[in-house]
Amino acid sequence: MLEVIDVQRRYRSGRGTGPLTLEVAAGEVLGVVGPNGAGKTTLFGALCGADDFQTGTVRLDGRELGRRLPAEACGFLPEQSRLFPQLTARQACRFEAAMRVLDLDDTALEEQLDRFGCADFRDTEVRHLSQGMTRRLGIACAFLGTPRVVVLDEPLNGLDVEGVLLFRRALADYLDSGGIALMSSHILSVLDEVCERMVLLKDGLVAATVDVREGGAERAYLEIFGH
Ligand SMILES: Nc1ncnc2c1ncn2[C@@H]1O[C@H](COP(=O)(O)OP(=O)(O)OP(=O)(O)O)[C@@H](O)[C@H]1O
Repeated sequence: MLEVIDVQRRYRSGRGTGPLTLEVAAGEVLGVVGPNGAGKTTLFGALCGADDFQTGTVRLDGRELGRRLPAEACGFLPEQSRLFPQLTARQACRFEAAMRVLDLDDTALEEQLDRFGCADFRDTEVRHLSQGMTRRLGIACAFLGTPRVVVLDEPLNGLDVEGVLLFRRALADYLDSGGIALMSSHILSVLDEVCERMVLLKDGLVAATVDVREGGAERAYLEIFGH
């Protein structure tokens, strides 16, 4: 289980996220939803080490980890790609493995590229990839080595139909193996399909935690935010 306890990351303006507390069970995707500026990206970035929480604790399977997930425990797909443009797809995968201290040989990296439909462009530099190809590669990197936690910020952005199907299959396999996922999406029907619970963020705080099975993500969202 992942427990994110009383974490906060506020900018000088007072905007940002927290204090907030979340729990995600093994085999679960927690949906994280909110209007633009609600604090999803700030939360995900600090949780995965791209930034820092100023307060709070992260606990994983009962272990206190301080204020962030260690790199080896967390696959992160940020909303904006952080893949280096001058690396090829294969090099980007290798770089991700090195960053997360994963002991994976070339065969494992090739298999990962294959699995996410990236094999045809394995030797192409990221700067020459389409948006959808870049997204597939980002997802392949996030799931590399089957980390204990994956954090997925708008994972479907830019994907084509095949990419969506590959993603959904990979997420289902990951959850079957006991993985823990946090996922944001502006497309609420996607959360209906993959989540049991969803948190609604408003001004960086948890406005509600909703059981998505009881009536759907869209109804819950409308109840909290109106329109
Ligand atoms: N680096 C930063 N410096 C100062 N303020 C920031 C910074 N990054 C984000 N913010 C502010 O913090 C708030 C939360 O932003 P954040 O990007 O986390 O929201 P979000 O929920 O991901 O939004 P979106 O759905 O538009 O991606 C916003 O008001 C934003 O303007």
